[in-house]
Amino acid sequence: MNADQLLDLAPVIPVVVLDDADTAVPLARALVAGGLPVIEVTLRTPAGLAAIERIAAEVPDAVIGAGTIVSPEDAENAKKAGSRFLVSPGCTPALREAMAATGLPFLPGVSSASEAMALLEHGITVMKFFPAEAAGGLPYLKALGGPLPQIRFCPTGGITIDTAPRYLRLPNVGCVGGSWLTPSDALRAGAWDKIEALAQAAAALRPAP
Ligand SMILES: O=C(O)C(=O)C[C@H](O)[C@H](O)COP(=O)(O)O
Repeated sequence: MNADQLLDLAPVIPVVVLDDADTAVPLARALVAGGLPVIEVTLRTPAGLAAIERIAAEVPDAVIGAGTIVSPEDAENAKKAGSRFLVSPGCTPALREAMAATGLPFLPGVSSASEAMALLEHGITVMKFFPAEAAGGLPYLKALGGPLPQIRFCPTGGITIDTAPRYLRLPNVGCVGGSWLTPSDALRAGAWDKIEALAQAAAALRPAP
């Protein structure tokens, strides 16, 4: 699987922040059951790596990846834990090289034309647009598509079930990311049925190819 194909697996990538690795497996099962197999667990919390390991081992239908990759060590640790893709909020030359060295598909974060062009110089054409809403949202992405139509984005940051469809209609958007699928109160309460329903609504935004 390459990064382009990753964007085509589902219309929405749930971005998950987990405080307790014990919730990882039931959560991933709920998302997969709802129709969202691609899951990004962030490394923002100490439980992140263990959560990725558990999902990789116990939920074979999930395509598990790691988010908040901000250092070369994060990229290596995420691969060792079983991640099948990597996502970073921004990118530097060192981080780009480290993510590429894992051999995994990765979505480096950008929020400007210059950042996107710096990655293009290295043959990277699939990126995360972050923080999507704060960095200019839909009009900004639409404008980037004029001079840089060869780039496909996964916009993430401030996107909701209501705004996602407009992003998904842009020709340079493959899928969107968001944390709205996994509200922290539902996670704490173990409300997997609620999370499955949120996933189902998101999966229906665009039929799987
Ligand atoms: O942790 C990371 O690596 C990030 O890049 C940030 C996340 O992608 C966004 O925080 C998700 O955005 P929301 O849907 O607005 O919550």
